[in-house]
Amino acid sequence: MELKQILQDIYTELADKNDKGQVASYIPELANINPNKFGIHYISLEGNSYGLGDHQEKFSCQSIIKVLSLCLAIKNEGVKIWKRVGVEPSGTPFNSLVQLEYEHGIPRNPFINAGAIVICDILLSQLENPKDDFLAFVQKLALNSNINYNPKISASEKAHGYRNAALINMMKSFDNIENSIDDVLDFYYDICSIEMTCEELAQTFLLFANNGCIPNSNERIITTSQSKRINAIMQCCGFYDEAGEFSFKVGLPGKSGVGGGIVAIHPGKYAVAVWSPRLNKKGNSYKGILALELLTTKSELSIF
Ligand SMILES: NC(=O)CC[C@H](N)C(=O)O
Repeated sequence: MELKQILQDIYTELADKNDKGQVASYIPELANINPNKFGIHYISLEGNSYGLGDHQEKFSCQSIIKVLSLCLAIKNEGVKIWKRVGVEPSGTPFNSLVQLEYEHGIPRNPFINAGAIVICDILLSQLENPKDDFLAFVQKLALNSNINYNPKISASEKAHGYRNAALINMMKSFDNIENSIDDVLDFYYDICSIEMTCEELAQTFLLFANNGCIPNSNERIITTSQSKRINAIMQCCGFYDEAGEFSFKVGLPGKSGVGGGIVAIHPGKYAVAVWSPRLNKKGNSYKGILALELLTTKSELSIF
């Protein structure tokens, strides 16, 4: 069946589906979103691009952006970063504190909050103007200058970020944070607040399907090996304590965010992004996972 038709079928099938999820409300500004939004966008390396529903409406990327901050840190500093953060699945919620003390302030992976905060610390030390430089990097990958921070969302998260403050203080006590705690957290909240549409996300993530090169401009951003490793981390750690389930159901490397977005990649073939704000208990989009499970099942295009 044609991809376009498959997307249409998924859209129709999920429209009537009772959504059991809840919109994230621990960041108050995120709770203002219409919970019934739903969009999906697929782009292949051959240039086929199809989307449906609210696929051209911007939403809060949240943890999805952690793939791009990791990408920039790896590009600038290579393997050195692995002294400060691991690559193992955590099996714990994204904001868990428990493991961090046992493991002496070295986060399990760069996609749980603690790990992403360490990556922000690394970027603060690397970049001259972290906020401008990071946004410019994202815009370059997206081939689109109409991508921005949302200051309302970052301020809202900052005002309620007790757990992230606890995580970074714990890591500082283990000497795994170099910069000031406030500077690192501000940068972390800023990058999480970046907004993109499903179409923009799929376009941006195509580089991970293309061995580290932006497909349209053919500009190499990271090496093939670095791209492989980022995909491996998405596969094992992209969904916190639901990473195994996502692999089992969808069979693609991917990354979720509490804004309700998920992006997934088929190396050598395509990138797809989906958005539905109601989250399951693990903090991942309920309908988003269903949509991707249907996509790889109906198209038989998964990596397994
Ligand atoms: N899973 C997520 O998307 C979490 C990101 C969010 N900014 C937080 O720190 O809690």
